[in-house]
Amino acid sequence: MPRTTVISAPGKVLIAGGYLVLDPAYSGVVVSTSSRFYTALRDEPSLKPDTIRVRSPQFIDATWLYSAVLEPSVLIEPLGENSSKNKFVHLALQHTLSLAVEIKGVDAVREALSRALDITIVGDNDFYSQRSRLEALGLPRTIKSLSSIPPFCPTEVRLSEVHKTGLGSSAALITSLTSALLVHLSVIPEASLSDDSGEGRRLAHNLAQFVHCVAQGKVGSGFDVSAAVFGSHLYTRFGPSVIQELMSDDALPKLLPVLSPSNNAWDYRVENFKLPPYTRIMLADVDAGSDTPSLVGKVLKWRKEKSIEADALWKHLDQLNQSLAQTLLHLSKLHDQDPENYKNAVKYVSSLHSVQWDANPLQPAEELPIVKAFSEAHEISQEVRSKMKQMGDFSGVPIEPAEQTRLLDICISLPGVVGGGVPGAGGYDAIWLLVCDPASCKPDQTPLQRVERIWSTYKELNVSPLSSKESLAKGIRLESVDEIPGLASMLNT
Ligand SMILES: Nc1ncnc2c1ncn2[C@@H]1O[C@H](COP(=O)(O)OP(=O)(O)O)[C@@H](O)[C@H]1O
Ligand SMILES: C[C@@](O)(CCOP(=O)(O)OP(=O)(O)O)CC(=O)O
Repeated sequence: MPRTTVISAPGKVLIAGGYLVLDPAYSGVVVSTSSRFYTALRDEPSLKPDTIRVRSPQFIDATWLYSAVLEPSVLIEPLGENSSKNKFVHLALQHTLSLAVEIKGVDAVREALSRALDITIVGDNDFYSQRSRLEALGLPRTIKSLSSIPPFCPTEVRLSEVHKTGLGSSAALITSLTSALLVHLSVIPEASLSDDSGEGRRLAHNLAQFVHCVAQGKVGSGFDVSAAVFGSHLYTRFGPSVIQELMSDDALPKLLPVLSPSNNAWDYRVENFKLPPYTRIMLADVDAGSDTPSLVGKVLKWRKEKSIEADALWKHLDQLNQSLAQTLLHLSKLHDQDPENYKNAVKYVSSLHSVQWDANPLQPAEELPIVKAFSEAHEISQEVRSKMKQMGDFSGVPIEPAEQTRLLDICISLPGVVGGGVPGAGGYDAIWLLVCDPASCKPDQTPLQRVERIWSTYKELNVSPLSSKESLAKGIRLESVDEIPGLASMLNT
């Protein structure tokens, strides 16, 4: 049996810090999702040597063959028989193999390619909207219904036609593909991935950021790639100048001096963050859609024109975003200090509306700080929403449009819902909620089920849940084929 290397990378939700995170003075709170992209790589002796075959079996017309020439310089070229193009995949191969030759030498990479490479890419169903499939199956729009859809379900469309849900498919795809190549070609040892912030992971990060920027033709904040590599965290962006010399179309200089983890010009910061125990993020895809780049363009134009107003708003929002992150982290601490009382407090909070949480004169003293922290998290997240809405009103951009406000207000007023908002750039396409997820609860009375009841019957917008939770695994992960349900069969389709 040929060796198969599988690396997965999670999707993302920016719960606070949209727009601010584009500026290195501010940071964003990014949660990584249990939904992942998987890249499986194995030798394929039946193909011509120096050939790379990449397949995305969830899509129509999604097999791409490439020839690899390593000297005098690395050149990966799509073969004439390909019936579609994939710029993201092509650039990932080109730059990862170039970096591999710089680090391992041309002979080692030639040897690896002599048996040809077969690469399969699949993404969890959450990355693509399952609304029409649920409709076709006659199933209600609930998380339980989603679990009846087979893993890595074929989308029955071409990649260019698929309805994405906003979890950052291109960032997770690029990260899993480039990291799988680095591991398969022994550029980074498998074991280096067990270190959350070691050199191997940092090299994988720098490469994935660079490839993603070239593929997108622009340097964004990079929070999506960073979440794919490092998992949930507080992200402060890298200065774009670090990769500027690699972004031009001219002959590329060497990659390693720029992408090396010891290059101090990579000034991004990754600080610890995770959601509190016994809470769960809930995500929904809203069937309307917004174009992130056009929202970003308008907001940044307004910020430039009205810099005094904007600076005040950015500073205020940043304080709120940081307080939200710290309050949620504080809840984790309270849990670790006193797990029993924490569990009881979550149970209590789960049954009541947020306005009632800290109004109970009979609350046991040990639970008070926990309930108080939940109340604070609720209040701060509501203030974040209101400031983001203001940003939209000032800049003439629908960051939290009225339709989303109505939906969020209803969800957030349900018992046991801590808070929520529009993720990332906002707009019409998605919402996130943080709900309590108590250890035990009467059937039908969990905050999750309450929210699902609203979503599945909501009329003004068509709201379809995602099944994602937070991934506590720190970003890219080495997988074994047999442990991922459905993966083995995708490798052989
Ligand atoms: N399953 C997949 N297989 C191969 N390429 C993919 C897959 N999913 C996404 N891509 C690549 O990512 C591109 C989408 O990028 P983009 O529109 O920026 O997505 P996103 O908003 O999800 O980041 C596609 O054109 C394709 O090149
Ligand atoms: C505005 C932003 O700060 C956040 C955008 O976050 P989204 O999660 O909305 O992004 P897309 O996946 O590209 O739609 C832009 C950025 O940081 O790049």
